[in-house]
Amino acid sequence: MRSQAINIYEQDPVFSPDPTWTLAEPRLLLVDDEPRLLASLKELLDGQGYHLTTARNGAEAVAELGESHFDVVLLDIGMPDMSGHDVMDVINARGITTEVIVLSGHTGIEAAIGAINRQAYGYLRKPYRTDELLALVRNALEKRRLHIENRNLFARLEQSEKMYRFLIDSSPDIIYTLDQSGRFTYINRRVTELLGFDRDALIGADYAALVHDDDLDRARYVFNERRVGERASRNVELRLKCNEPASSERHFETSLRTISFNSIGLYASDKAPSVEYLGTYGIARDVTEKRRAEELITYQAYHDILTDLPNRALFHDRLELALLQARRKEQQLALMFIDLDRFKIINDSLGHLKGDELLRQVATRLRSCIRKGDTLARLGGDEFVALLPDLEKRTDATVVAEKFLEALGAPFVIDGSELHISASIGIAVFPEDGENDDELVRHADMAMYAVKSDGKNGFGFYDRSLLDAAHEKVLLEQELRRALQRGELEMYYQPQVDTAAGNVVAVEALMRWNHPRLGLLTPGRFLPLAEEMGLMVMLSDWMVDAVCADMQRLQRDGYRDLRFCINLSPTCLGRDEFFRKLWRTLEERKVAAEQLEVEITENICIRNPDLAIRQLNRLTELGVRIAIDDFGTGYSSLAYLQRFEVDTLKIDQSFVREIGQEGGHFPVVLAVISIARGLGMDLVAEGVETERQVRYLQQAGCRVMQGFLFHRPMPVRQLQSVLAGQASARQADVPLQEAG
Ligand SMILES: Nc1nc2c(ncn2[C@@H]2O[C@@H]3COP(=O)(O)O[C@H]4[C@@H](O)[C@H](n5cnc6c(=O)[nH]c(N)nc65)O[C@@H]4COP(=O)(O)O[C@H]3[C@H]2O)c(=O)[nH]1
Repeated sequence: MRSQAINIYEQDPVFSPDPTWTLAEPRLLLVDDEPRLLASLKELLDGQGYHLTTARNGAEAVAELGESHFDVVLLDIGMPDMSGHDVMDVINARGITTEVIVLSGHTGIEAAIGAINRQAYGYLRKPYRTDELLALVRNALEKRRLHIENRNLFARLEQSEKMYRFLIDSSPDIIYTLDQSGRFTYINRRVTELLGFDRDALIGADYAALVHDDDLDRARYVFNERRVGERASRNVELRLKCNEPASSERHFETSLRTISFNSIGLYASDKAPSVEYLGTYGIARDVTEKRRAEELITYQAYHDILTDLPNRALFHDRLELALLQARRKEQQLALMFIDLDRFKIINDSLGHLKGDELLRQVATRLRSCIRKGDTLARLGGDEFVALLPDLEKRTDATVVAEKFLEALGAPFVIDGSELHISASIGIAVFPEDGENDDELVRHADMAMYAVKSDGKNGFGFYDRSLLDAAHEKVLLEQELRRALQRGELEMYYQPQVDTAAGNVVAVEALMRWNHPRLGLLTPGRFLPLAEEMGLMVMLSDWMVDAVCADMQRLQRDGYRDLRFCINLSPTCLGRDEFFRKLWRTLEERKVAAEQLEVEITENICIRNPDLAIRQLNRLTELGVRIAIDDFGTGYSSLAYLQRFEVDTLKIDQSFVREIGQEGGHFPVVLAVISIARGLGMDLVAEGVETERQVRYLQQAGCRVMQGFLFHRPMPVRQLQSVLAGQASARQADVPLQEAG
């Protein structure tokens, strides 16, 4: 503000106060061509507190007046070079502000008239009385003081008027006055910058010309404001129209601006406002950007930025509202949890940018399946949730779920390549499946998980049995943490039989949990839980200890060629610590690495193929064999098989199970067998349960089999007796005894 004021002073000299306009030490110029008279005049005035300068003739006087400022000039009239009148003419012509007292030796009236005509302050005829002269000088100085004060006052007034004008015109706000009928009587320049209207054209125009039609009602109070003080309008927001040029490329929304108004009534007298109402005075501030920013912040607080769908906060808001209505109207509503199947794997393998693109496309498709009053939200990750109020019957939700699945069923094109995904949908219906927000969400989530563990790609409703399962899960989690300490885990072994030779060539190590309450549990019941809880590393370490101990035991029994196959969790594959543990234990137990085969599933290569391949190669270098389990069921391509050494392919039990009727043709089995042969790998058929399967596999060229037809997984002691029985049978040359 200060620098602005300085600018004003610089622009306009009227603003700069005259530094000489003070009368602290009045300056007097004494002019007389008679040296004696000049000296006595000086003597007379000395000691009066004046600053005295002398001039001996008219020319000297003019020169002094040109150089310095004088408050009073005591001027002799009759001077030879330039008369006193001439000097006064110069003073007047140059606009020099000073008071002149003429001292004249002339007795004629002309000299006096000449002096008066030239605006002399006083006229003294020589010889004069001292007191007369001093009084005249004092009076002249008093006049001078009044003159200065007057000018200063005037300058200050002009300055403040100009200052107000400046402040008003450069104000960031629109400032205006209206007459009693709402017509503009004044409006500052800001209106042109902000709204594009010419301010002169607005003078006399009705305020309604500026206001958006929908806001006219509220505008009436603001623009016809008669109140003053606290009760007057404050911060009333109105939308004003912009006068945009036709060529403007701005779109419609920007042709309105949100303006916040403060206005008060304008009265002739401040003291009695109700006496004479003149109109309204107002200040209006542009809050468009502020409003937009607020709207954006609010939008972002309630929406998912990636998909533009409502987020968790807004969803819960809507759910609560919908529940209120449903209760009041006694209606049903459905809550659906939609979770993409294997999204994590897809996201990891595609990269996050493409993963995001997939989520956007999923959101668009899901949105196209719902009605106007429904809400689709994204809770995070690949979790979407749909709220269907006004549900007539439970099965209406089925229709929407089917639509969702169908919409997601069509391939997605991401970066030019096609991608297939599926989803699992869980549904909970109010009031049957949950009374409140929290319960419904939890139950829809449970229903979704049930679909997932049931093989994914489908939908299911919540029912009470899921709750029991969930309780069971929580209990199981607690028990699993204690299972290791309590020694409840045990390794079982399932023999792999060379059907041509009739002997056990390998055993697969399979984990079991001797659960104190539930009996013997297979890995399907607890390993996924262990993965989820981050216990897999601990379990795998325990498994390595247990298997190596059993290997040592059987080695001591003489079974040095028996191969042990262990399953390797993908969690362990990336951990160097796991491998160190494996080598250490093999060494401690003095069992050969060649006796160990690690079974991996194809999916192990999906998340980080390079790391997986590096680790698998490390295993091979140490002599450990590698088998691929469930070959043909996963994601991997044959290309991976060539990047690390695979010793064995296992034909998945799902393919073996297919081998049913006699004379049938099972191309997948044949394909796996021919791949193994082509790549020089060993083959093991898994899950063999019937003689028919044995015959088909044998004919196709697969000799080694594993399955209930031969042996079920068994504890090590039982394995020892099976092996012992086999040895004695061989000695007795009897065929292999089949186990149930
Ligand atoms: N229906 C039928 N099933 C048969 C037949 N023959 C064998 N099986 C079962 O098929 C599974 C074969 O193991 P897998 O494919 O490696 O599949 C295993 C393996 O992936 C995993 N697993 C087991 N033990 C461990 C372990 O110690 N560590 C890790 N990481 N995973 C393990 O758990 C999976 C399931 O193991 P299990 O329940 O023991 O189930 C075993 C076995 O009991 C048959 O003729 N018919």
